[in-house]
Amino acid sequence: MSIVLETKNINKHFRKPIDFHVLKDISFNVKKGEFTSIMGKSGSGKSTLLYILSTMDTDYDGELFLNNELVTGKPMQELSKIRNKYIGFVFQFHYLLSEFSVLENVMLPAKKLAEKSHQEIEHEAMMKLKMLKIDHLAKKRASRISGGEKQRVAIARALINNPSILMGDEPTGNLDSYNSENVFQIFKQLKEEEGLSLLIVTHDLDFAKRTDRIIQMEDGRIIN
Ligand SMILES: Nc1ncnc2c1ncn2[C@@H]1O[C@H](COP(=O)(O)OP(=O)(O)OP(=O)(O)O)[C@@H](O)[C@H]1O
Repeated sequence: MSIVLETKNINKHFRKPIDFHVLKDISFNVKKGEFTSIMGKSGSGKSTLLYILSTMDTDYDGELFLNNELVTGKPMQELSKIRNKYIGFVFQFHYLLSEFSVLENVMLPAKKLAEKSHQEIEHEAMMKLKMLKIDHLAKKRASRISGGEKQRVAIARALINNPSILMGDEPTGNLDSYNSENVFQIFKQLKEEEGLSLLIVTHDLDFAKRTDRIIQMEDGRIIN
């Protein structure tokens, strides 16, 4: 099975106020269609790792590969393109633009990539909304929909450029159990029907237990 993401000996230090070795020799990979969760106590380094994996933090030692291409050391502008094209990201809070419509929010990352016409992007955005069963909300303002709906819009937005991997930092952390289950089922469907790889940081053991693999972190290390 092909490898979508791979790290080799990633180490990171926070230098201030004192030297703190926050990530220690992180080596692992995520295969195509694999649904992986990352668990670990608060402060074990999960968010710091995700920040590096999503190419947003470049201040680390070691190597990061996306689709077998070494991305470590690439210039910012190129990283930004790689990120837009290959990585979808869902946060605990949705970060939608509240004055924009649902459809406009979903279209934004594709507009940024500027590879397709407005019509094509709109069509694809509608397809994503349909897949997530929220196409009826397309014209609504993002501020006027419920929390669970907002998170589904955020997922649609993360998928608009057809990424190879969807990363999430506690994407269900702010949702009730009904909406958390809904998001889990969406992720499962994306894995099974689209072959999407998922890498999700979660504190929810019930969620993690149902993924293909749990990566357990402790004090900046992967311990399993
Ligand atoms: N900018 C920074 N400077 C110094 N230390 C930092 C900085 N950012 C985070 N840390 C520390 O690094 C460690 C790992 O933080 P991180 O946010 O990655 O943990 P986490 O596992 O995601 O925690 P949580 O589950 O609470 O989100 C923590 O001890 C944190 O205090």
